[in-house]
Amino acid sequence: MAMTANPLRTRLPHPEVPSAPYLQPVPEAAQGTRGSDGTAFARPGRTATTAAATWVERIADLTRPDDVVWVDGTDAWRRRLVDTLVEAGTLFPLNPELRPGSYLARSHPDDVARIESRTFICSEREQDAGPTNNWREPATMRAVLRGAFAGSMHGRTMYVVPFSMGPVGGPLSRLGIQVTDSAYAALSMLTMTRVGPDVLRRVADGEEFVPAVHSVGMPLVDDAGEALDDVAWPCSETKYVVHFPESREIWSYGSGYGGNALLGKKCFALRIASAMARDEGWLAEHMLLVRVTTPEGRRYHVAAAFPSACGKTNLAMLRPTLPGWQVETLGDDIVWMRPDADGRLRAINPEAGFFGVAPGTGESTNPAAIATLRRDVIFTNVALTDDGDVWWEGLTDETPEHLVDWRGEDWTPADGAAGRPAAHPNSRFTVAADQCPTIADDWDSPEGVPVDAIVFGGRRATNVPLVAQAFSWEHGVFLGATISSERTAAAEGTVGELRRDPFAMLPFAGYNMADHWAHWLEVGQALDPQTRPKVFQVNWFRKGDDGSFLWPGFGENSRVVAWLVRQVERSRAVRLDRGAEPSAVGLVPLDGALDVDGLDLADGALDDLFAVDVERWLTECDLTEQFFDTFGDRVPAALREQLASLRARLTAGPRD
Ligand SMILES: Nc1nc2c(ncn2[C@@H]2O[C@H](COP(=O)(O)OP(=O)(O)OP(=O)(O)O)[C@@H](O)[C@H]2O)c(=O)[nH]1
Ligand SMILES: O=C([O-])CC(=O)C(=O)O
Ligand SMILES: [Mn+2]
Repeated sequence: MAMTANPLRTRLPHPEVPSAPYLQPVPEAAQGTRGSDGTAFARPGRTATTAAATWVERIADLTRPDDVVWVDGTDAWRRRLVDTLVEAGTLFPLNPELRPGSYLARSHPDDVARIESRTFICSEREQDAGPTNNWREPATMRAVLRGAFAGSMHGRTMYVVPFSMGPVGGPLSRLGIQVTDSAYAALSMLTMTRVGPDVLRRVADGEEFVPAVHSVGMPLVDDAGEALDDVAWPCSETKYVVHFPESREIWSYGSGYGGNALLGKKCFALRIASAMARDEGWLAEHMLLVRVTTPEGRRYHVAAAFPSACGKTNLAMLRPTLPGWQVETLGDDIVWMRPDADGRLRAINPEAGFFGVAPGTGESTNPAAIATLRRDVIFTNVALTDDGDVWWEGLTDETPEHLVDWRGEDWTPADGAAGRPAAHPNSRFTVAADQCPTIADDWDSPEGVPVDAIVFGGRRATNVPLVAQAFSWEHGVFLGATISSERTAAAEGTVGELRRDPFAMLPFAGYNMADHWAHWLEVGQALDPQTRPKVFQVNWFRKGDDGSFLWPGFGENSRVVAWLVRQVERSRAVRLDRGAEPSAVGLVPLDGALDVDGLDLADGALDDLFAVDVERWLTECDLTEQFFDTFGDRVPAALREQLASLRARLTAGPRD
């Protein structure tokens, strides 16, 4: 198999990494054992071998690493992983005066995004995975995995990372253990999830956990027992990202990147958690979570689902341009929500960090993200400046004269003009959530926050209005089920192609998507109608005839957020004025209800943003019907009824 070595070319003098304080011993409870010698992980004073230890031993016997070490998330461990990665050439230390505590990684050029075509849901029955997932028969897949993972860690260290999704011990939180032969994945997990002695203690005490096995699939010993050279970014041409939703297991092979490798994120917190949530009456969603405070000081919580690279991080860190409004960040990618005893939907962000898209993130678009990234960041696949800092398209208005691009090659603006971006379009930053200046003080409260509004969005150049409110919960579920969006660089595939992405969960549902819709309808029933979240649809990406965006987006999205929060207030009689009128596709702002004061919109842009082209919408309805038909009779009747009502409204002609 051809592997392109990807050494980070050192083009500038850079400081030595400070010497390692990690040389202090790791806590006894976290000390490692060798995989194959039969020694179990046991805490002092205990003789019982825990389920976790037994499982780790079993994986070690299969994958045959040289060492097995338990990572407890302390600073000493972070340091040790960083040093290992710097020495291996995976991490390049950035200039500490410009970007303290920060590093650049360059992945293998073919390992840059989630690989949906190699992502599998292995439920017992094919129809439980549904037509939108790649299904494989579990026993067959297990045999394939056994072959792939056999000896896959030979010559490497296996890191065992016990983690919590959600605050440790919280009522909505869950534990997992990722074993991985990638120090980069282990280090990233320390930022993206909660890893610490408290988690270690819980799994050692026998608390339930989701087992997640990860290998880059590049052993350092060949079949003849000869040692092989390592590369800066090990991975394999063959890749598998596999989920067994019924036994709640994850097996990921061959990739070191993002959602393929940080298994707490898409694999656990969405695919496995969505299956748990279906069984237990809650929701695991691809959503951001914010608190909005009105000028009067009233607080509301908004959860919003947009497909990958469609603006969640940006909206999560929104700096309102509307005076008096405040937005605080609670989460930027994943939300777990559950009806509480009062019939309110309570939400937590199960993650502890942001794995955000770099390109397009700049002082003018997302100042809170820029402030978050000042120190202690791992950047992957962005460009390197001559003074040892990072750069990507959209970071600054001016383009540096010279860079080293994400592949490690010289780059000048002429290369950019020739269509070779300096940063990969899916280049990302990994950073702790509490570094964000707009993070809410109570962002990691275990009980979570009550959700008042749910928003669905996509990237649509045409048709979909800037904002519309659902007529009912059922209509809201219909809006979620019918999201389509232009493809982005967050996964393999052709950027710009329109595809269905129901609930922004197309690549993330661990079970039949139509059952997911039915589940949403059911959860709605469990909520108090008085406080049940109002549902909205937004589209920041509608374009005019000249191909430019009609809506300025970013901070100006606060105007849309303000309108939808006012709609929530109206539904609860906090306000008694009218703010909306019906259109065929939903309730839209009454003239003047959407505050566009001081906004420099092109002539007619506001009308264009809300225009409903009946012919195109009827075509869209036909496509929705075809889409629904792929799920056969599992589509809830309520959604078929919503489709019929939409057609009826469209053909009834304009209303006044
Ligand atoms: N035109 C326009 N672009 C936006 C807006 N919000 C975000 N974007 C761009 O969309 C891209 C991705 O945005 P993110 O906020 O990182 O996307 P995300 O939904 O968090 O993505 P994942 O992390 O992949 O799930 C960036 O290049 C942004 O600059 C907006 O309001 N208008
Ligand atoms: O999972 C990833 O690699 C990044 C992400 O948030 C997405 O693709 O939605
Ligand atoms: Mn995402």
